[in-house]
Amino acid sequence: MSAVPPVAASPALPLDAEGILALAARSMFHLFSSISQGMFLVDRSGRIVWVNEGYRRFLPALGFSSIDQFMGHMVEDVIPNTQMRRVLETGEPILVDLLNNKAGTFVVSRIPLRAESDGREGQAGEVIGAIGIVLFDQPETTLQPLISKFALLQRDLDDARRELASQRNNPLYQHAADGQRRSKYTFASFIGSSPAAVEVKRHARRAAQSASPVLLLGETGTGKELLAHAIHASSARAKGHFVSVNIAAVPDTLLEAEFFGFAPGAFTGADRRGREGKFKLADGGSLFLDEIGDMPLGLQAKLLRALQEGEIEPLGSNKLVPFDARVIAATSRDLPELVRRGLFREDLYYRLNVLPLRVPPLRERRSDIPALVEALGEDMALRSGEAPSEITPDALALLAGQHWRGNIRELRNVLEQVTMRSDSQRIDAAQLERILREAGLEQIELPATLQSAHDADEQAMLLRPLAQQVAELERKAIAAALASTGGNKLATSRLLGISRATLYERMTSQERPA
Ligand SMILES: Nc1ncnc2c1ncn2[C@@H]1O[C@H](COP(=O)(O)OP(=O)(O)OP(=O)(O)O)[C@@H](O)[C@H]1O
Repeated sequence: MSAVPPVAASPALPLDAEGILALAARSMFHLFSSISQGMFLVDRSGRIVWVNEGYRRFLPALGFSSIDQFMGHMVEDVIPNTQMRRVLETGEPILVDLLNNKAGTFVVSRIPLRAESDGREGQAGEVIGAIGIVLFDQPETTLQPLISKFALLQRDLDDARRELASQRNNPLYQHAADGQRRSKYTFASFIGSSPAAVEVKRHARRAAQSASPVLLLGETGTGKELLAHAIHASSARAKGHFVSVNIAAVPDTLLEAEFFGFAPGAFTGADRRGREGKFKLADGGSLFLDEIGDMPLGLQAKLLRALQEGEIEPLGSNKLVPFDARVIAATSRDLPELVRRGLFREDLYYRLNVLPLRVPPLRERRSDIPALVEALGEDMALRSGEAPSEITPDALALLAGQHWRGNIRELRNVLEQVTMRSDSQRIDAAQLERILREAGLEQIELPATLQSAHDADEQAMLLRPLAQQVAELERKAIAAALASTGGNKLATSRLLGISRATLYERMTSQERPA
């Protein structure tokens, strides 16, 4: 069959229902044939018996130079990964599916064809063939918003499942609300052994031991929230709640109630019983204020007062309530600049800036990329239930050369996309390059090897304030000397050519958080 019989150019519509039905079926067939990207038919044995014009343009990508090489062949011999055979065998349609093969990724539909009445084709209802429809080619562009949304929802669902599972294994599960407020990460979750990663973890561990506010500064997706969890988890408050507020995500008008809570009937529409705010919920634990740079000025004054006094006033209560929470704030914005522009209170800035920690962007620690790729890949595999993909060394080098404006979150997104769109377990540079190009990622340089990524990290470490670098070198030298003398202070001071008093003095100053 080379073409489907054309719809009869009937001068008048048939009056009988069966005729209308037949006409509708033919019109639908023609409609699909013209609006879809391509269509073909197979007979009951799975042999291709018809293709429309649209489908012909996929033939070169499938490896055929002429229609004869395609037509008349068994469908699985000419369309890799097709599921048409399943449709023929089960008689069940597959209305929407993703098909991946060497020609690309397609959204497809497969519909069985059944004999209408006993006749030459077969018994009534018997499957006599199937239609394959390519609804969209390049779904990555046409369906991108849908795919991104799906990926986001899937991730949220996975997070919720994981949290639930960990609560079930947790003796604290009987307090469901408590379970949600435990920290999810420890320092071990912060992957990275580059000098910059080691340095930020060291500072963060120190900060965890202190009771002062911590300020995490860094670009989006660098792991500020992860570090906040880790700081809480290794602090003396680890048994308390970890409560977080994303200031940018809460409308300004609701922030005060969110922070400080409200008294019963405090305002129209308020819960009759009143509600505790996040400060109170974090009592005895840590309060993570994410995106602190987005806090409205009016509330900044109230936050400052709360931090200074250790008391909050729930809305409409006229009562001061003491609280005891350690504040960990984070922002990707330039706080000193916001202070200069009068958008952030200077006094609040100094109050929060007691233990500032700069979380390095991924491009300053590119040598961490292989370890991150492995950890993220394992996590993704755990969630999807599939084996983790293998990333070839040239693909890794390509990843190490990107700008990564969205840092680890962006890296994860790229890995998810490439895994989702690859048929094989092995991801190479060519596959990756396509995704990176589509994502509009800017390439800074292409390290020939991962060794050059290490060199670049070391170079980035040299471009920090000198005092910081000298202090670090001193700390390393003292640690090495102490290790080699088995902790003997006198021998250590001799080895380093300093007095014992100086050694003690340096060791104490290094104990203080940076
Ligand atoms: N060093 C790391 N090791 C492993 N995963 C990381 C690391 N840093 C960040 N991630 C992961 O990257 C994602 C983004 O991290 P996180 O939310 O902590 O970043 P952020 O700096 O708080 O971002 P934002 O400023 O946009 O809120 C999370 O899924 C986190 O688990």
